[in-house]
Amino acid sequence: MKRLNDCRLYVITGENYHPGRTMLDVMEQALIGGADIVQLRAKDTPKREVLAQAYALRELTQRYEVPFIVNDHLDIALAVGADGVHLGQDDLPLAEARRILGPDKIIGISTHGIKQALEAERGGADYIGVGPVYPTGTKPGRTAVTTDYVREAAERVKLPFVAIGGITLDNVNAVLDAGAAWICAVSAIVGSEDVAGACRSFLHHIRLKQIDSMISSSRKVCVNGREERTTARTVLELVEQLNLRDKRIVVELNGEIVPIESWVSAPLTEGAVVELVHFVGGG
Ligand SMILES: Cc1ncc(COP(=O)(O)OP(=O)(O)O)c(N)n1
Ligand SMILES: Cc1ncsc1CCOP(=O)(O)O
Ligand SMILES: [Mg+2]
Repeated sequence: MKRLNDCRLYVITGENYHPGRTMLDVMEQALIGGADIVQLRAKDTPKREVLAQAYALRELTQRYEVPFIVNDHLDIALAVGADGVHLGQDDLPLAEARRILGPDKIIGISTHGIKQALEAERGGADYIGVGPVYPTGTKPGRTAVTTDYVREAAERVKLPFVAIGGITLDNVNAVLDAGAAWICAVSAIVGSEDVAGACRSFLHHIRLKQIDSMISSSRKVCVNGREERTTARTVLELVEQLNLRDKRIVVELNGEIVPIESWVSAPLTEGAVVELVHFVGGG
């Protein structure tokens, strides 16, 4: 099962957005399109029906090996063996939910500001929701937190966080530029005529952004005469990336030998020249 840190596209059910198509068909299309975590959210549905939907979605997400989260209803999450629950600021408190669910289930907490985010982090949440980023008909009347809060979360929150609320293919780049690595959407995906295609398009934007950030956080160095780009920031990171940590090597950086105990703090700056010399044989 995927770790939350690797999740990129969170899709939540929204039956009002797809009259004539079943929730299961739509969510299967989302999974085919690459949704990597799924939530059942059915605010106005009788609880017994939510339970039945949860069993069905549990089975579907298991087939696609994707985590399954139930919104609001901890009892339903437990009953169907969901991977976790999502709770808002007015739902069951995090500490109670953790006590009931134990350490292994995923608990996600909605937050609308940095204070709530840090509190959820301290309280042992597994991820937080950051939103609504933009006004949205899915949660009418809620004040948008704007990309300012996404930016603040990216700077200060260590937990995985997912940006949610009014995110569409037209504004997703602004949310990614603000630092979100993980995007959640309801209407823009389940309301699309081509649900799988919408997921693929979201993922395309997310991947392009990931590549951009990798390039901008990498530097050009010259290793044993060959120019390459690396994300390593220190000699130690470079040696580890090249899988040479356990080899007997001497490292020369810009013409100076770097003692092994200094690898951790020797910076690889743009244009650094590195020589990695292997010892061969022994005395
Ligand atoms: C991923 C994610 N983020 C936020 C929410 C909203 O939860 P909540 O504030 O409890 O509102 P409702 O969804 O219950 O109306 C969510 N469900 N998922
Ligand atoms: C459940 C929820 N919580 C904050 S915004 C939101 C709705 C997200 O739906 P949409 O992607 O349609 O704006
Ligand atoms: Mg809720």
